[in-house]
Amino acid sequence: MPSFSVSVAAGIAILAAAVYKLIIYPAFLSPLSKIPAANWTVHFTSLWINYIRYTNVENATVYELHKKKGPIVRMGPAELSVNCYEGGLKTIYTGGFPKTEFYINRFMNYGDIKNMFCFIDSKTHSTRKRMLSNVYSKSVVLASPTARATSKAILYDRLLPIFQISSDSKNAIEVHSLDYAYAMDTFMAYQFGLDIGTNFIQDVEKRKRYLHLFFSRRPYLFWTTELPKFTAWMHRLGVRLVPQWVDDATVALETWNLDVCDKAEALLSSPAAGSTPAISYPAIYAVERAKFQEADLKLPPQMTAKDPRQTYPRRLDIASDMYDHNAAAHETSGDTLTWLYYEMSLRPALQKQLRDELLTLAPPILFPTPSADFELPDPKKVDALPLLDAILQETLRRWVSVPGGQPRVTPGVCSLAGYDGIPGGVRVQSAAYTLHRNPEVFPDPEAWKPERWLDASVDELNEMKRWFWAFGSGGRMCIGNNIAIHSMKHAIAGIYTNFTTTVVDAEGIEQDDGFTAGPKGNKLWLQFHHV
Ligand code: HEM
Repeated sequence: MPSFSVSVAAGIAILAAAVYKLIIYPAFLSPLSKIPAANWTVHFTSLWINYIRYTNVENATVYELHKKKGPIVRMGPAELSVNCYEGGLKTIYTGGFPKTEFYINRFMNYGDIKNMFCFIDSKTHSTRKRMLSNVYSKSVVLASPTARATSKAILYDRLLPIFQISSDSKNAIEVHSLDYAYAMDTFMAYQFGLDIGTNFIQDVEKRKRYLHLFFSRRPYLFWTTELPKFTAWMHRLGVRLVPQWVDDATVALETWNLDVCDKAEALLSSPAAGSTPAISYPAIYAVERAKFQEADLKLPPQMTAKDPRQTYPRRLDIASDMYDHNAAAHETSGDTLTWLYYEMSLRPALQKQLRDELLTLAPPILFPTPSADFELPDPKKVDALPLLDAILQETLRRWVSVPGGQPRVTPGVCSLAGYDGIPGGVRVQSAAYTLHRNPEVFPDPEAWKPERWLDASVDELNEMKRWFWAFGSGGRMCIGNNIAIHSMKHAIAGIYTNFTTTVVDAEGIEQDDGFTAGPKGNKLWLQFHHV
């Protein structure tokens, strides 16, 4: 039996070690302790940052902190927020720091099927990204017969007639939900072809059901994304932090996406696949399917999936990517379009200026079509219009639809924003919301000013491009930016060639908080007037 004094000594030693590890080292000796802290608690605990995330005020809070404390702020015992280019974006994102579990927790589909967005291992990620980078590249998108044919059909048969009705009837339209529908329809038409893709513009009931299933889960994502182990323990103890209906909604969305993929698979497996017209061709699905077939030929048979759900090769791997992509497409582009129409609707003179530019297209995107054999103008010409480009660019800056932190982890000891010796395993992240509000790069940052992109000197423009982060940067930069820009520019061009818009109700137009975030009010009512 140890004597009383030995037990006391052991107790004191354990207590001293705990005090050193949990208080003295993190607060005074760790290299992270030299970095300005959000508040005194963050040296010891993640409670504060989790509370900020849970209450959905992270972007606004991080922005205020950087204004007060400079380009790097400690947000937790092993977490930093970084807001600079040199020693920040360049080191972390162009330098290829790996993604964190955040992405797996939030973006993995079908239970355990990862996709390009959430792979952490860089080799697996780059192999997958290489499969699709060509079909999403600017040159391929702008030359794609499928993108061109489907854009025309969606603009002329679905979207523009709705605005014509608003103009004729003098009834305002709620455009926000319609913007999600347009973004989804154009993206899925490229992904799966017009016939298999959605028609959410016209099928309002299906659209509402999809958007309800998709967005109603949002308030619960904090638990599964940031505290997945705690959430699972609580579930085992009988406390559901995430209600059953949230899981059911996820399954319903995944099942819907799988059904769409199965249709594309049936089309491409049929003997008539080769004669599918461009407008019906599942351009993205077909590429990933072909790349997997090519890669799988090189694998021994036991390496190919044995999951009973894989009723044809790579069914779930492809579906996980396809689901991730169409989800990414409708939300981000839909939100962007809503804010763009809002800003334009406040500026009749700018609408006129844009219309004059759009009328220089040969042919202009006139509605109704002037002739039966009308074709859309060359997409390269649409893409190159300077004012249209500046208007979209400024919307993506001021109203960035992925405003939240993009977490990465330090791969080893490194320096960030002038601080050395930052150890490996620290969560580091930058956020476009704050980067886009740097007044030295974007003077008067809260103002929506497309002209800043047109009037800037070469040096100013280069600096603005370095800080512009709507699509992220580096190896994990958005793969869908070109198809998104193609889709959005065609909608804007179609509308402002033919209509003027005025705001009827913009209550709640201000941006919500979150990793992705749309207008708080989830609506925008506009009146369209045919010119
Ligand atoms: C306005 C439209 C869009 C915006 C603003 C946007 C924004 C972003 C951002 C900021 C990232 C980096 C996220 C991070 O690392 O945390 C990203 C990545 C990604 N985006 Fe987009 N996106 C848009 C449209 C699309 C579309 C249409 C697709 C469809 C393919 C897409 C697919 C992806 C994928 C797969 C990644 C992950 C890339 C990788 O990990 O290598 N996005 N996007």
